Amino acid sequence: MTPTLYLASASPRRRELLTQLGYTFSQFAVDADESRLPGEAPLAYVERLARLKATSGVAMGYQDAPVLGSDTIVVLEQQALGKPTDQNDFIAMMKALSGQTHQVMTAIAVADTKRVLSQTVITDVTFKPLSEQEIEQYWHSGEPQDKAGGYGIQGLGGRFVTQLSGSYFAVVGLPLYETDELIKAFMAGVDE
Ligand SMILES: Cc1cn([C@H]2C[C@H](O)[C@@H](COP(=O)(O)OP(=O)(O)OP(=O)(O)O)O2)c(=O)[nH]c1=O
Repeated sequence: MTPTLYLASASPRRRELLTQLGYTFSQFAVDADESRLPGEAPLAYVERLARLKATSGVAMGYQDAPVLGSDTIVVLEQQALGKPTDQNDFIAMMKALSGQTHQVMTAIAVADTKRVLSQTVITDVTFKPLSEQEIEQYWHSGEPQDKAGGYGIQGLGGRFVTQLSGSYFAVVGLPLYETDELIKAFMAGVDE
């Protein structure tokens, strides 16, 4: 059966979230170059990556249905934090996030051979002050390694969050409401 949509992502979290929306879709991974351009602002960066993942999927030959790509970054005082490269990088990230409010930016993009539509959702997340012991223990849980900003709000990292303003689902990887609206707009042929 031909899917109505492709998900250009290796993320099991994005698969679960897209499943929640009720679409019939197939998932595949894209190998996009995720490096940031010199001087590129976080908002421009995250949106470019989502568009790149979607259009790379189309270029790989997934052309019988629209392709959805997405990217999530954590931004603290205009600095984008990606996935921690090692334990020291992670400790520095957690110390910076401790007791502060940061932004989680998740961009979504839908593409086919002719068009690309995209949107970015920004959510404010506040962390409680973290002790060195909590940071160390969290690293050894294995949860931070593959996550932007080094934490997962849907897992043990949820204990650190004192406030959230925006979309919880966007922080996990895919904003449900906005993704559904974007896909529907794309399929209806509406330009944003
Ligand atoms: C902040 C935060 C991030 N994340 C995740 C969402 C994303 O999957 C990941 C950010 O990395 P991304 O590069 O956006 O995505 P990915 O590498 O997991 O998957 P793909 O590029 O193939 O689509 O961090 C959480 O799961 N919980 C959180 O609270």
